Amino acid sequence: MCNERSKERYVLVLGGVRSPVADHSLSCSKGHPPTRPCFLSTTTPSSISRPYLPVSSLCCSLTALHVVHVAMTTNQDSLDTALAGEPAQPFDPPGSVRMTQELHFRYSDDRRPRVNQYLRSHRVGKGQHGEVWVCWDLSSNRREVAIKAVKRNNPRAEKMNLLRRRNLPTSPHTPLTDKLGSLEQKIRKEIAIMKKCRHGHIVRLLEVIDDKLNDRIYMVMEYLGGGEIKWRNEHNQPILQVDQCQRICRDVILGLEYLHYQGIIHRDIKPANLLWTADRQMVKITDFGVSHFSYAQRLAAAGRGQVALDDPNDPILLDDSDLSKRAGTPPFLAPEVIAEYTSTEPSPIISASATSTTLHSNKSATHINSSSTIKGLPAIPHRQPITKAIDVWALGVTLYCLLFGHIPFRAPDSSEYVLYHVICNSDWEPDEYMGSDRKSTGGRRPHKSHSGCIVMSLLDKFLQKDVRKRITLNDAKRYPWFLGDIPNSDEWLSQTSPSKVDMVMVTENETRTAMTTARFTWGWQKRLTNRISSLFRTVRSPRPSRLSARDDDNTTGVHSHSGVVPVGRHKSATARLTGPEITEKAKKRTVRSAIPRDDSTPNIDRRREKSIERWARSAANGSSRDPNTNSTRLAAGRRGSGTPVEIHPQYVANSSRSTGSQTRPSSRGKDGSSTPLPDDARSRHRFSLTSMWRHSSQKTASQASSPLDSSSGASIYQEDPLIPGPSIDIMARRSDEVLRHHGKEGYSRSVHHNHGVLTAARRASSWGEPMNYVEDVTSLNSGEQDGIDDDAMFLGAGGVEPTTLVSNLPLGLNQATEAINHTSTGLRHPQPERLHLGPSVHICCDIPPQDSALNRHHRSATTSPSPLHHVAYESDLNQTSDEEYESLDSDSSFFRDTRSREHEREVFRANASQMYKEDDESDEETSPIEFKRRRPSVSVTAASPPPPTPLLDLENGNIRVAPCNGY
Ligand SMILES: Nc1ncnc2c1ncn2[C@@H]1O[C@H](COP(=O)(O)OP(=O)(O)OP(=O)(O)O)[C@@H](O)[C@H]1O
Repeated sequence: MCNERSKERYVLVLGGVRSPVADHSLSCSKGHPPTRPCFLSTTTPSSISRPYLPVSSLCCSLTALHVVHVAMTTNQDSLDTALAGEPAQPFDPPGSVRMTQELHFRYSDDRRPRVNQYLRSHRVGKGQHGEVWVCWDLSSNRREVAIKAVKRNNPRAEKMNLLRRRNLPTSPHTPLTDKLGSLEQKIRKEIAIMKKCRHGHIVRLLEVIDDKLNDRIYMVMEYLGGGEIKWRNEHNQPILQVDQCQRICRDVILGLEYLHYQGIIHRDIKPANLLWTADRQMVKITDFGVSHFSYAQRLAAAGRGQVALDDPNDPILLDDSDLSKRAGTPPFLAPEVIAEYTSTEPSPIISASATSTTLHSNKSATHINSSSTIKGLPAIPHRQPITKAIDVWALGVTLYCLLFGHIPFRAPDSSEYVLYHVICNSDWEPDEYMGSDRKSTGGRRPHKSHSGCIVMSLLDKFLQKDVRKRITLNDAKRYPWFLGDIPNSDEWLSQTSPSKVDMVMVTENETRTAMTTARFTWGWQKRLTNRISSLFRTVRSPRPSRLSARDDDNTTGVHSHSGVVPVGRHKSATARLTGPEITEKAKKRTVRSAIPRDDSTPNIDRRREKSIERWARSAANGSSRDPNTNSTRLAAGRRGSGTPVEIHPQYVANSSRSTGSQTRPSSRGKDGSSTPLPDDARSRHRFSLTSMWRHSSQKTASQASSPLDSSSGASIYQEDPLIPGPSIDIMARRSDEVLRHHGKEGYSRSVHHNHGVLTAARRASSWGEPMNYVEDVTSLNSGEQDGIDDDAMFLGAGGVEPTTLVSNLPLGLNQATEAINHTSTGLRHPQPERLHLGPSVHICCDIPPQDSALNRHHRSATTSPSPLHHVAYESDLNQTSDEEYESLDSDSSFFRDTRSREHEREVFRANASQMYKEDDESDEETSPIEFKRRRPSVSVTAASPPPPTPLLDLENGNIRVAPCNGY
């Protein structure tokens, strides 16, 4: 056939089967021999609406029905012959991704829509968030490109996401993109990740057209004419031959290996995200919508010094927390992603191949220990790390699909809950035959001599539930099945090594322009980057046992668990500060960090979001100090697990900032002198706190947990190589989703605030703001140097209901109050009565008379259900009203004796006010609205002192809670 206009000639290849347009049946009526392949990507007549060329443009008088019919009946072998002399040209245009910020939309002469130089042809796909169109690039000889048009904000998609959070998706093949933030966030990430990729098995991103005046973002990609891999027919029978499956799998391994080398975990590997090139010689990976970039992993993969210049200052890529969120397509999710479904008991289990709705009890499961699975599967750890191995698992599921035409783990009635149980607890079973050529599998564990053994054993290695036993891509690539048809396998292995592929260097400028920043300025991006960088530095701290002599560069590097990795990013950050381009602002910041802060300074008040939970936690620490280990044991830290969590004295000292010392560095001495912490000490401590934040209607006060209660997902833990402690996976989660639902003025404003995420989330929870759905809230860690509020670190962003902390405080309020006077930690809390109070609960307690600081600040408070509600305080008789106002506006100021350091305060004010002036000017623009609304909500009254009757029974540890009757 030939194109009437261009006179090009084509071969039609249809469906998942290579099918030549046989000369006698489908050759051009004008006698043109077939020369160039042309593909229709599906086998159904309806798919004819997305042909490679409009059927009407072909000179042959074929109807769509003819094409499909002929294709289905054509012998595929003849196509191989027809295509034999046409080696695929690798698509690798030079240059990096072009970022275009202007969009011109017009119509061509033939009324085709045109976006800039791209003339629209036909639609090839429709995803969850956008459509993909084939377009001709008029500036490049009408080269075909695929343009994905995604709506910046898609209210419908957002709504669906919200719904999906409540009700699990009905289709098992719908990717779980919940909890991944807004749509724009998702696109940003996808673009930033695709910009990094330049590999033969990864779909190439060519240009991003992102005009902020337009509600759509256009991603111009290389066009994969073969479409997505079709792997089964309507009878769930495989339509690919075993050899084809092998080649596809090998291609994906190479692509994935490259991705992992770049620090990218795809997280949604499945046949639909694998696209054929037009000649169907190659498969490429696409759809990075839920992918994850891990800078630490990239460093680990690349090795020291390799990426020192590559400083992906892209905040969107530096957020490691979303790895702990579930993303992907349910049947392809690895067990470690859905670990909570792992059966701990030999309970009724569903077979992996169950097709009926009947659950059957697996009797053989009785001999298996508590953390194991059925059918003799070996015991697997209950909590496994989520790593790049999830892609290997998904590849195993994909290979199974290609071979057998159905998914390996199935649930009756498409129940996602059951499906997850099956994935976690059941073994897979092969069919008797695999591939469309029906080769015998030999069963689940065939004899070595059986031809199916090599495939089954590979599947077995891919689908290992234990991450440690799962095959790595490096080993998989060397598997005999893949090397079998490669003439010079050694050379092939060396040529395809990802280390041979140049690292794509992404300059700061490039990442800055990853997308048009319509809502915030670069200054905020940079700050956010600094914040997240500091989290990184702390979370991914080095293990001294593996440190080499060269690794003592202030230990501020990013390290992964796989070994020592270089510190390129932080080195370069340091270099920026000392280099010629150092700015005045940076200088000021540097100086500022050395200046002790004063809580009473209004600006500092803003930055410090101290709260009662933190104090309570610190107090609890102080009361259980362990002199032997020189660390403070938070006995209730992992309640339920029975494993105490240790907190290093550094953080106890750190916490004392709120009560006694004024210094920011945690090592401040009693005399008030600031002693910088040794750098290695700083980096050794890794904290993460995860709290479940539930709506009060979903959890009563008595059921709800404090941040100390691990049974509800709250945990605090530390990994310190020097202090023996539990090794717990860090589950850092973001609270920005929560803010999205609380920040009435817009998510993007608060999320980019310095402490917006942590602060506002905590505030929101403290206010008892109604929640629409269950959400996770987490603080990340301390970041003393970069200004991360270490109070927030302790508090976990307040991820608890205000009504819960007192009742769940493991040590009880009385013990906590005792801890006030614990001189060894220096913790003092003048207002134990302010421990989280519910909107309708008023707790009063006796103030120890010996503490003058406490007596000066008699007050009680109720937390309101909203920031606009009234918050009442009793007066501090010695304060001026202005001071009261500023002080009361910050919860934190009440942790200290404000009167005893008037002189110091004056000095600090002079320095610090000037220091923060500049910041505040910019803060104005993006401060969370909560601050502005909250001020008028605070009223200072000269109310009568609290009831003289002590309601706190210090001896018995009981707290008497009385209904609030006045405040
Ligand atoms: N570069 C390309 N060349 C050819 N076809 C493509 C290309 N990119 C995408 N498609 C087609 O468009 C479909 C949708 O694309 P894509 O999966 O990227 O969209 P999406 O919105 O991310 O979808 P989802 O998130 O639901 O998976 C794909 O299934 C594929 O068939």
